[in-house]
Amino acid sequence: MMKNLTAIIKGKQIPRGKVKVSGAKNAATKLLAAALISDEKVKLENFPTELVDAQYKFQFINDYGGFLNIDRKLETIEIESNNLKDIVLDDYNYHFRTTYLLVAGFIKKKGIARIPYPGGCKIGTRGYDLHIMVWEKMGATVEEKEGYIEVTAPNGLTPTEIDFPISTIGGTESALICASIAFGKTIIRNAYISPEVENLIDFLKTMGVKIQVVGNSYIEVIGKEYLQGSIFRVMPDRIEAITWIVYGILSGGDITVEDVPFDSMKIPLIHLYEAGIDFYKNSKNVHITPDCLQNGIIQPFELATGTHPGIISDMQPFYVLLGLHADGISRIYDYRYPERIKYCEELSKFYSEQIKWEKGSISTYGRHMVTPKKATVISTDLRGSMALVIAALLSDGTSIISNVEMALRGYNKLEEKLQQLGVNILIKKNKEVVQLS
Ligand SMILES: CC(=O)N[C@H]1[C@@H](OP(=O)(O)OP(=O)(O)OC[C@H]2O[C@@H](n3ccc(=O)[nH]c3=O)[C@H](O)[C@@H]2O)O[C@H](CO)[C@@H](O)[C@@H]1O
Ligand SMILES: C=C(OP(=O)(O)O)C(=O)O
Repeated sequence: MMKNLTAIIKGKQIPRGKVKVSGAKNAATKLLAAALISDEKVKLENFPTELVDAQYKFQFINDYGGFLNIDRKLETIEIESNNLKDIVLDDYNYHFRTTYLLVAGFIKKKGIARIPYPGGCKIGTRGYDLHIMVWEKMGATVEEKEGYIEVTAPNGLTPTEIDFPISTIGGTESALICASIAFGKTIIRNAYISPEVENLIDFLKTMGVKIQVVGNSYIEVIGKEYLQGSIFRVMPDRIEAITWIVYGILSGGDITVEDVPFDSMKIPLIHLYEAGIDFYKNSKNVHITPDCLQNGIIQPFELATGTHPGIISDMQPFYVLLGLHADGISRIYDYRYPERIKYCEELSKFYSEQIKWEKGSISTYGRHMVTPKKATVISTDLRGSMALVIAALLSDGTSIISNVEMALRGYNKLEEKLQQLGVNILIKKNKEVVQLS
């Protein structure tokens, strides 16, 4: 598995050409877990096969006897999971967040699930108590063992009513998938229905589950005993789309970003527009050139992250980058994950005095036409790591970013896509970098 990777990045390479947004990490990895509840073969299209998170999940499913046919070129995967095994693995070192979504498939096929503790980015406290609540409310017994969580329900899950005390994407997804295998009606209140959750709902429906969404936070699910196979397309990644758009603007390049899910990113785009960025678009693509800056500069701005349809916390670092290149002071508040600021210290190595941060808030002292200084930095989390990659690409020399596998958790075929834009980066094992220097 990809670990201890370092990127060596030469700055001031101007991107030109086309880049296609991949299937969304935060949809694909959930659909993959949900596919395990099907009684037949499932095919997922537009699947970001190279994502580190996807690969950990492939590995886990393989280790448990599931069958996967992965076509990296066509970006499709086929999953057959009727042979899942009831075994305890030697270790549960699979580093992804949504381990809890694997439970329903194992309960349905084996009556028992053993899953790794949820991993994911260290961006503050990330509880999993509400997942336990869902399993227990549906009649399962949960034991937190050394190294893994064991969920037992020999007779399957029973329908129930779930009231979430907070807006939780993961919790909502967990409840949806579990409810799909419980025969009868489950009600989910205060559900968080993000575009990726909608993608999951649409997928579950193709397998024969009846799901009704009323308003924007109430869901009724009628689970079914036999779930048919499905061919389903993963939605494009709105966070990746914002990332390319911001990179396009800051680099002064000429790029077309393809397969942009405009409908799921209206508010984030309005904020770009208000910062003075007016791009050319059609229904699927956006074209970015230096002419997109209405007054030749990025206007400073103030914004806060929140739940969809607002700017989600995962996009926060890219607005911070934008602020660093704006003409004046911008403020970005992250109320969703106030501790998602660790990367700022690393980013400040490129921008020295231009950035200040404290829990939940980041101020940027933007300078029009600033060229960041080359730097040697360490990734702290997925989106922060990608922000460092962009800063390095804009910088005045060669930068080194360690633990760049964090960025590769969320950016499918990153090196390849940059190459298509005429931008070369080198990704090596840490050891090899020492030998190079
Ligand atoms: C794989 C995926 O889709 N990850 C996204 C998801 O994470 P994730 O699904 O983990 O986020 P949730 O929406 O579930 O969590 C939101 C908040 O609820 C808390 N909570 C959640 C579950 C629980 O059992 N107990 C609990 O206390 C979390 O600690 C967090 O503070 O939404 C985050 C917030 O938009 C994004 O940054 C992540 O990219
Ligand atoms: C925080 C993120 O993901 P995860 O929940 O998988 O850690 C992210 O996608 O930015």
